[in-house]
Amino acid sequence: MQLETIDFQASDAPQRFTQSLRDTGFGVLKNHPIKAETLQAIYQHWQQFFDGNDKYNYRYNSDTQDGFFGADVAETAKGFSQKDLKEYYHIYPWGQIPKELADEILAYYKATSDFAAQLLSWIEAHTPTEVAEHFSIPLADMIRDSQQTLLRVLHYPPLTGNEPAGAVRAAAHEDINLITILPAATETGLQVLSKDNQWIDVPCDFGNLIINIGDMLQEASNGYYPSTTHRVINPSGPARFQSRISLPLFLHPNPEVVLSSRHTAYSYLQERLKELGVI
Ligand SMILES: O=C(O)CCC(=O)C(=O)O
Ligand SMILES: [Fe+2]
Repeated sequence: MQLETIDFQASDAPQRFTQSLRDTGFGVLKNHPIKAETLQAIYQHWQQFFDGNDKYNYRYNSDTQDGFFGADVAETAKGFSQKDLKEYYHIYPWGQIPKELADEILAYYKATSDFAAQLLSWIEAHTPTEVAEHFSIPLADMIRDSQQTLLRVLHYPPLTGNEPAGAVRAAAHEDINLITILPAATETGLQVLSKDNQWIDVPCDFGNLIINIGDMLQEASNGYYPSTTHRVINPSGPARFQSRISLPLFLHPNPEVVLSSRHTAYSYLQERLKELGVI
């Protein structure tokens, strides 16, 4: 398996993108409307935020999950015992956001959520009727004005050499949500697990957008679209001394959206968060 990079402006982009998602759970886009300069500025501003101490004034609210999560409270992926080597900040438009960073990050949140709706329409248009007829509402409508969509700003600090044995930047996992939009990070390391159980590097040219299927779209499509396992490996060589910043936007449906005969988005999320020990 290989992941090809698809030109968003090409006339056959919608088909090729959807086919890539179907085959691999991932699609990589270049030449898309999210500007590289915007990402560069966001990465730079949040690197400064993580490097400073102000972050401790924004510790996350445990009931609403917005705000700063330090390395001491970082996630442990399902089935793993070590915490990931990362700290992160959860942005929701209604949540706490440092004032000086708010306008820029909220503009990104809005533009990328709108772009995601367009991609969901592409996906729906290229989904076989026998699969799409089970969508309870159009995919793009599932996320419309959703208050659940989460923008996570992630900082993977440089390695110190004192990391617990077996700890990695992000252990193998699947995303819970409908789709994820993940701009190429500041450093390499993202890998996806192929159908034949090989770890494949995701093309990470700066400016690329990586889109992946989450468990909720797998559920809504009755497995037609796979929620593919991915991870972020620890760097070796000089890259060990570099931070890595990444910015996944997890598109979450409105809670009442029916995903399948088994689940609404709400019941699905509760089940998964309980499994992870978050609630
Ligand atoms: O940092 C990355 O490139 C991926 C992060 C990720 O997979 C996640 O936070 O779910
Ligand atoms: Fe992920």
